[in-house]
Amino acid sequence: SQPSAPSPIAAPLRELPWSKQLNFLHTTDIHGWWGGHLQEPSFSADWGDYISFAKHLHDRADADGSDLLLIDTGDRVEGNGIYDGSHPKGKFTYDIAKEQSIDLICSGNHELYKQNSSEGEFYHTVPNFKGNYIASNLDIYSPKTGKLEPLAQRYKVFTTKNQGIRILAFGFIFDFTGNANNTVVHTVSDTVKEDWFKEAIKNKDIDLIIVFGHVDIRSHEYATLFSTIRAAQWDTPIQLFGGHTHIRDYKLYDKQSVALESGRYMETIGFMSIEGLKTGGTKEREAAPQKPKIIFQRLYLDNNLYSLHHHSGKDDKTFPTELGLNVSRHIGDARKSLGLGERYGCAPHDLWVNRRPYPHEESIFSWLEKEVLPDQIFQSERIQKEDKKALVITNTGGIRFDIFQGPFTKDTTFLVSPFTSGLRYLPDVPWKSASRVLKLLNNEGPIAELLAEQAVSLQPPENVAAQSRPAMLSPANNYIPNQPLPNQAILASEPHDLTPGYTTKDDAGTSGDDTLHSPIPFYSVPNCVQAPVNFDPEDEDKIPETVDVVYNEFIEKWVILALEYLGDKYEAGDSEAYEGGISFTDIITEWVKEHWGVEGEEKCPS
Ligand SMILES: O=c1ccn([C@@H]2O[C@H](COP(=O)(O)O)[C@@H](O)[C@H]2O)c(=O)[nH]1
Repeated sequence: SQPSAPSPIAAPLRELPWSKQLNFLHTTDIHGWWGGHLQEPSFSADWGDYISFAKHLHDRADADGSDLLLIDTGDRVEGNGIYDGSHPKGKFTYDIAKEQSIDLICSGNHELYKQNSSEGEFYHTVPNFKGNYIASNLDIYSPKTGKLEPLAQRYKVFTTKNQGIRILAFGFIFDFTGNANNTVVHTVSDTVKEDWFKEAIKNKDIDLIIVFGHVDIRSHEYATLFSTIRAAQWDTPIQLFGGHTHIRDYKLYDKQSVALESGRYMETIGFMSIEGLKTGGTKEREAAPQKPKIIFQRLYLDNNLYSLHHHSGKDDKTFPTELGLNVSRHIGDARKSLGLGERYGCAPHDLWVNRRPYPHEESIFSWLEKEVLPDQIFQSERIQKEDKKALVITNTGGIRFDIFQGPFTKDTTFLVSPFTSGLRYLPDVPWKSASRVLKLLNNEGPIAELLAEQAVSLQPPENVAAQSRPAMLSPANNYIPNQPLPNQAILASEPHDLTPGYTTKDDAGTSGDDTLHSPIPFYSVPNCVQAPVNFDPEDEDKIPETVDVVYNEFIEKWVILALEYLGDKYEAGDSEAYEGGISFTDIITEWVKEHWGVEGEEKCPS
């Protein structure tokens, strides 16, 4: 782990359900957290530790004749200073990632938002994982030839090393529409009609089909893939791996098929095992018939050294491998060269994305709306020189992580707000329509329908996941101001001293987390929040006739559509960069330096 990472806290653990046949380690939505979490003991192991861990499990597999495969389902970029803080972006990422031997890897949507990140896949990740990178429904205009071509091979047939399990694997991305125009995502429903796919799924000389992808395991895309494959192969086991929702989840498709999703941000290493598969056999091992009952088991590992030592049967001395240590060192050097540890200020208390309701004094969105945006936007030229009034709107999905009480570093700004989209504004919009934009963006109606139709979300992905999984939400999702929060009350009365953490409920029950924790609250947040600046909307006598509608560029299309529904027609060309197109990352940085800077320094533990 990184030198400044906190030591893990010992906790009761469930055992790894190791199979004598086939085992998997699964990561997803890493978003550049190669260094692990430097303020959370539960997730403080880094990519170097994961490399050591995988080596020990590979040794175990080789020793008992079983197999281990590593899977990553995309969104490796955007969300951490190691990626977003480097010039060019990704300067360190590709070399760090490639040190792990990943058997099946694919792209997420974050690799595709911008041309430079998809070309990063083309030039680095695809060749680094040659033969293992699968792009079943993704094409790129080759930066070399300008021609449209598959980003990588469409599928793969291979045989495992020790058991001789014959596998057919597909690697998908959901029906994403927000990609830059140098890539083409084919919808899953179109892809399953393509000849190559129909031909591939006819293969009967296989023992297992793996569908892995940057796809919610409860999505219509996976439902389509599952039913199409099942129609062609009525009894071949299918193992699905998903991503994108940032949560831990496990779905039972049928007796022969399950799907695993392994969280986000290097918090979770998903473990999956299968026993009872038919095998083709190897030179050393005879082919095996399929058992009447296939056993699938899953475990979500908290990514810290206490867990990783336990599950690999190693200790402080025997756990780190030379390669693992080198990679940890390389990550540390990259962090240092980017100055990610530079302290901008000291957060006086925690601010949460989903662990507090909105509005709430500990909600990160209330903080933005009540403090950061009014303070910073008030300093703009439009207000200082022309006394303009502004409504500043931002999508909650642009805020990616919590702020913990304590040091607020350069790294923190990228964890909280990694996206580069700058502020834009429509000048002097009539109040009557401007004041109703937020409601349209947040409520049921035409905008919500269009967002759904285009598979676009403005919220944090965890929040989207909770909409189809009500069990994720805290019992009283409707917060009553000044009342104790329900989950805090539960925590206080717990008879044991479990630390707060993931307590996952999935299709196999509540036994999935490796570490026993007490629950953490989860509250839903709206699509967007809004801050009025330089006027008080409660003061009816002083309501302005017009306001500047200011927003981050990512939501421009939706703000303009909302205004159109409200009777005011604008085009993207009518908007201008606000304060030179300053980004939220810069706005937050400046606010933190001004308000949590020198003053809070002495209260901040180092
Ligand atoms: O430039 C951007 C790109 C994305 N977002 C928000 O991110 C989430 C999607 O995140 P995933 O990790 O892909 O699930 C979504 O809410 C977008 O609104 C953004 O705000 N700005």
